[in-house]
Amino acid sequence: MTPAIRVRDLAVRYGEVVALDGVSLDVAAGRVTGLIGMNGSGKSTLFKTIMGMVRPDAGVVRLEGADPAAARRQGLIGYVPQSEDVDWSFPVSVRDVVMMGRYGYQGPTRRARAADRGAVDEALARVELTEYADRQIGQLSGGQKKRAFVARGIAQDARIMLLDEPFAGVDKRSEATIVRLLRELAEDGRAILVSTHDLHALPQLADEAVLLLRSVLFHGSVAEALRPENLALAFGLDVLDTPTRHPAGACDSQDLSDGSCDSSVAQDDREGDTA
Ligand SMILES: Nc1ncnc2c1ncn2[C@@H]1O[C@H](COP(=O)(O)OP(=O)(O)OP(=O)(O)O)[C@@H](O)[C@H]1O
Repeated sequence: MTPAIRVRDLAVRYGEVVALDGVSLDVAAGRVTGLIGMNGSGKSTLFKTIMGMVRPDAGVVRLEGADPAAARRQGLIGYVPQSEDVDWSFPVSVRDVVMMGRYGYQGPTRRARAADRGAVDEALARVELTEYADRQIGQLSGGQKKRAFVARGIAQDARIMLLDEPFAGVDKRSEATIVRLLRELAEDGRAILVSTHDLHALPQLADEAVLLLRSVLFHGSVAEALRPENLALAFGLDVLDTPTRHPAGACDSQDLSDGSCDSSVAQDDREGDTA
């Protein structure tokens, strides 16, 4: 069966910086796949290359067999970008953002029909943002902003959803709503690829996990991905030498289930040495 996302031998450089090097990955429909890696490990670059926003130096990306440009034209991919990649001062309402998911249904005139308005209302309700629909997008909390972008993908009826750090700076309610929605979307047969630093949430969120450090170090079950030796590979931590106190972000699945481990990966001191 053709995977929803197929990536082969992908390489991306920014000048001297090697962001991705020989990435090969299949992402299946009907599952949530967690993408885990330290800052600078190439997660955003992988999303942008899958979206066709970054042109790879080598390798191939296929979305249900189509190249990224064709997949975008067909409305196959919904994308929730990192907050830094969005201009929140742009004068659009939450409803306008969600309506962007309907552009592919509207032809060149972009005239919204009743079906488009209905799909937008339904998506807003699913992410619990109906009462905020007329607010300027920048006037939402971090979690509400993420939910607005998830609603855009729902309104679009995207078969593949890419979410870049949807839990960063997000309140617990938004996190729980997003996790529930992603699970529902996967059960509906969609492919969900989601990057996160929140290793605690991973067992509830994802069916499988990918550890990335410029290339794929591991792809398999969440429990195995969370084993200290695998996290050590991905985060460059010497976890096996510290039996009493785990470094932040390096927990085994037992620690995660009984809450005895600090799983919040420090953002600032884990820059990847990618040059
Ligand atoms: N536009 C760019 N120009 C130059 N270098 C870049 C650019 N975008 C990313 N990089 C570099 O490429 C590498 C991978 O960055 P990327 O943003 O893909 O990683 P990431 O895993 O998403 O990190 P984070 O978790 O911090 O978002 C890093 O070394 C980064 O500094």
